[in-house]
Amino acid sequence: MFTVCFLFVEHKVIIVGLDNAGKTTILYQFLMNEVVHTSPTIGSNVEEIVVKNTHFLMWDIGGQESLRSSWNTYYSNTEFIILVVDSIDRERLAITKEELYRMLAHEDLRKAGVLIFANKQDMKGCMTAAEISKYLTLSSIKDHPWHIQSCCALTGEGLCQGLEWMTSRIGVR
Ligand SMILES: Nc1nc2c(ncn2[C@@H]2O[C@H](COP(=O)(O)OP(=O)(O)OP(=O)(O)O)[C@@H](O)[C@H]2O)c(=O)[nH]1
Ligand SMILES: [Mg+2]
Repeated sequence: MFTVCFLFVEHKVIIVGLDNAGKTTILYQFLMNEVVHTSPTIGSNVEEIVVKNTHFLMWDIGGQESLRSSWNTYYSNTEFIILVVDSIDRERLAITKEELYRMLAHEDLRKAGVLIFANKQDMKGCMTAAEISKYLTLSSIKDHPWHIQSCCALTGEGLCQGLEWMTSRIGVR
């Protein structure tokens, strides 16, 4: 008799964005295909998500203002940043933009790909992914691969497409 060891690489992902954007809701949709009841995250949640034999270790980090200064303690070895945007929250998109460019300038995230989820697409009057992309000037980002995906964490719509983009980027450098 012998034991077979299955070795796999785990890809580190951080899920960031302002408070109330839907980060924790997205993490548990990935894990369980369900909407869980959430309360504001203090600190982080971490779960392993497996997509077609690709293992992601996903860190969902609290987005309240007082917590944002500690996001950088999660950055080392990150392969993907998932930035979750509340598409109805027009007033705070400028803050998201600041946080995005601060992350992109960080040494520890120099090799990270960025997936932007334009979440809460079920809300009437929300911004489209195209509007968010324009406001965040995503087309100016040349030093990181990026992709924007509209989604609704409550129904799960769009989430798989986002994960597919991430898996398609693995091994591409
Ligand atoms: N209408 C709608 N509500 C959503 C959607 N996604 C999340 N929510 C709601 O938004 C609220 C905040 O969701 P969370 O997942 O807790 O937000 P978070 O980004 O983790 O917030 P912090 O932990 O404070 O950083 C909850 O009431 C969710 O049910 C969505 O796609 N549509
Ligand atoms: Mg949360």
